[in-house]
Amino acid sequence: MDVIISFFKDYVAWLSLPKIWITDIIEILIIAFVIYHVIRWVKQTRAWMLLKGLIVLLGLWFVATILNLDVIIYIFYKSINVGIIALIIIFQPEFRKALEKLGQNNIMTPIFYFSDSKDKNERFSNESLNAIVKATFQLAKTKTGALVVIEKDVTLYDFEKTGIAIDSLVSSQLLINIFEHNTPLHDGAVIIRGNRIAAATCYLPLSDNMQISKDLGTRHRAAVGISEASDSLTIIVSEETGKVSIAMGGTLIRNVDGDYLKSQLVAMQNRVADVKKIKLWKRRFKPGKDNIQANNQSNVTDKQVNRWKEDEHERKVD
Ligand SMILES: Nc1ncnc2c1ncn2[C@@H]1O[C@H](COP(=O)(O)OP(=O)(O)OP(=O)(O)O)[C@@H](O)[C@H]1O
Repeated sequence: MDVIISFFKDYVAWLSLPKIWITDIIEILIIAFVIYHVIRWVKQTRAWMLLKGLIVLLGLWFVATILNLDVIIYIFYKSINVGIIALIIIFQPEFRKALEKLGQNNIMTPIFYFSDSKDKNERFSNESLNAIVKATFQLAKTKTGALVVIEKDVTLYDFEKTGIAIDSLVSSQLLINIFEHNTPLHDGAVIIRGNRIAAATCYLPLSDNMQISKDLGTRHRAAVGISEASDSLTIIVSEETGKVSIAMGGTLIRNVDGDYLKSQLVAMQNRVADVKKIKLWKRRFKPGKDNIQANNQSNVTDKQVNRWKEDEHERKVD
């Protein structure tokens, strides 16, 4: 009898759940969060293909182990170290992007908020904002291709270095002139920092996002590329169609109108006083389906980018 009781005691003890502390829950949440983001990252990059390849290799290794194929197993073990180093080298750009994104994340901002980040007041004046919008639509009217990157918190100095320094106040005339065909500065991108055009003819990184429409060329791909590498907002004027698009947070919104562009720039301007104005304007302005997301924002945040993504999905342009 004692044996049976002790068996059941042991059995029940084995079945009972261990005590769960608050730290365990926190740990589970952190691990779940990390796994979720790793899976998302893997799906958005070339790593997805690689993962499929790895699963096939793992299957082969499994079969080799069951069938005791010693030579194959030996080769597998010998290749693991080389394989890991090769993966790090091949996926260096993706790792870099992922770490940069982590650094840009809003969660980190209060922790690593150094004083070298820009003044949190107005990013650029209303004059600059109007000049940018005016130039964009003038260029669009004449189907003049243009690429304008507006810097936010992440410095674009590395990309600025690839171009020709301008360092001049933003004006619509200057922007139009820069992108004029057959002029020395028209190729590549303009970078705007605050109220100044920092540089022209800048080379931007091309996005390897496979979801970008095939009928878009390198200008649009470069815009998405810089928006993946930074928190900037990029305006693209298509030479082919004269349509205006914007890229931010890895998302491309095509065929935007002046009101939409203006509202995005106002949100990016970071003016405390303007937040109230936007709200008032929002009440008066009857937004079309395409503008709804933009006008609900008082600042460009991850939330906004997510809404853009929904917006893009709605448009089904790509
Ligand atoms: N990596 C880059 N960085 C900056 N500018 C670039 C880059 N790649 C291309 N461009 C600009 O885009 C121009 C080529 O545009 P392309 O026709 O390939 O693009 P697109 O997206 O089809 O745009 P469009 O609708 O204007 O034709 C180049 O002349 C150059 O000015």
